[in-house]
Amino acid sequence: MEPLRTDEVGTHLVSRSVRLSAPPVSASLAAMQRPRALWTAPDEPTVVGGGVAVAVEADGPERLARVRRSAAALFDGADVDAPDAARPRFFGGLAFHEEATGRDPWADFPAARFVVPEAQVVFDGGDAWLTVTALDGEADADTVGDRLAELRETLESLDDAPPEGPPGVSDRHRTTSVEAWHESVDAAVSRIRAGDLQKVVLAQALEVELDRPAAAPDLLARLGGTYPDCHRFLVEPNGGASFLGATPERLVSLRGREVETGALAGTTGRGDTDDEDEWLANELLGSEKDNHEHELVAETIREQLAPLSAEIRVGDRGIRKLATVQHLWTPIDATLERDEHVLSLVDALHPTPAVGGLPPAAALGVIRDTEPFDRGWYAAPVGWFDADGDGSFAVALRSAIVEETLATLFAGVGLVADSDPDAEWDEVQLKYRPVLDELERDD
Ligand SMILES: C=C(O[C@@H]1C=C(C(=O)O)C=C[C@H]1O)C(=O)O
Repeated sequence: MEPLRTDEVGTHLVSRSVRLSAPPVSASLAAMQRPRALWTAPDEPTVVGGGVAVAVEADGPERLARVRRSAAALFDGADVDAPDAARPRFFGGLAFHEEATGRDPWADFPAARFVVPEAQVVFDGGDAWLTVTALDGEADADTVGDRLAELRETLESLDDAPPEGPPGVSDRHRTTSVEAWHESVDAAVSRIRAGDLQKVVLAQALEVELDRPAAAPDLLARLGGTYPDCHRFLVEPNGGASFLGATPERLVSLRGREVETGALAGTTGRGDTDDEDEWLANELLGSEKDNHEHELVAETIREQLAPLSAEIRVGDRGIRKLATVQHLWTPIDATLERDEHVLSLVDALHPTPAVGGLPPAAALGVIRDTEPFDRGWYAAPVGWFDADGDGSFAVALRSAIVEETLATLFAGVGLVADSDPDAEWDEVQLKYRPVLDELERDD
């Protein structure tokens, strides 16, 4: 189906839901038609999607406002018969930059794309709900009901199978050599010292040739085992690519007027022993450089939320421990002054200085001029929103785009005046680990 590109959406959604005896999540995802979607976040229902009831795409500086208008027109007058948990949602995300370049491996990823899946399965506690959605020009409540019954039978007969092991890596290629990295970091640090900007996040990409095609549901299931507290996501455009990851960074969630976000910046490794781990955590908590890098993120998020908020609550700075790294983390919550759509908050916050820099325009200029590859949807918002404008978005880090036997991994680091190229290089390698560990075989 051609995505809708105009604001003149003349059709509406027809949606029906049924309760399921909960099928296994990974098998449900594997059973879905492409394009598939997965969203798993701490304290939120897991959602699996498959197929397209409707897709909305947009590019340029107004891309989020345009997506929002098209979605509102589709939800307006929608024929939805679903309990709250099963309500239809748009899933998708954005490119890091406002315009899509069309360069590989991102050729099929527009600057913004959101899809209401034809089939959506929500896992909420012990319950599961299947929702089937179509456009009213293409289906009516009866045909949607027939499809619901058919899919229910398929899902309820799925067996739970352990995920397949890593596909194995036969070759790898870096977009950035050690020498080029040194040059780029030195140049960025000189500009920061000269006062042109305060912080910039530079990234690298790693192309990995696999021994066999990697199945996204298996990769995500294994990532869930190692990174249970992270947001796991899968988005697929038209074509054969899958963009997935297990990210520790929530961009923003909105429920009613309650906002949850946070600052995550400043990184160190994990220790081999408890003592070494604690020592590393204390070094990070006491590091002037990392605290400065972190403070720029926390303060910018607070400033971006201030005009929209009746109250902002900034929690205590602490350590967020993941299997491979630990980060400085500050929880930030807010209560909005008036009703807002989550896409407006995404627009206000992206890119935070955790993935862009400060001031944002200068940092984006350095990123565009320096990085020899296209970030695509890496480090950009991925998530979902509903008819009320509630929703939840993560920053697509610790991620890769996978197609057949090629996976491209992305990782970046925040640079400030006293950043050291070698230490930052090592940090990039650590940030590849979550996805790379699921691709490499131990033998
Ligand atoms: C840019 C990435 O991570 C971001 C940068 C961090 C840092 O520089 O310390 C820490 C967490 C993230 O905000 C990445 O994982 O690719």
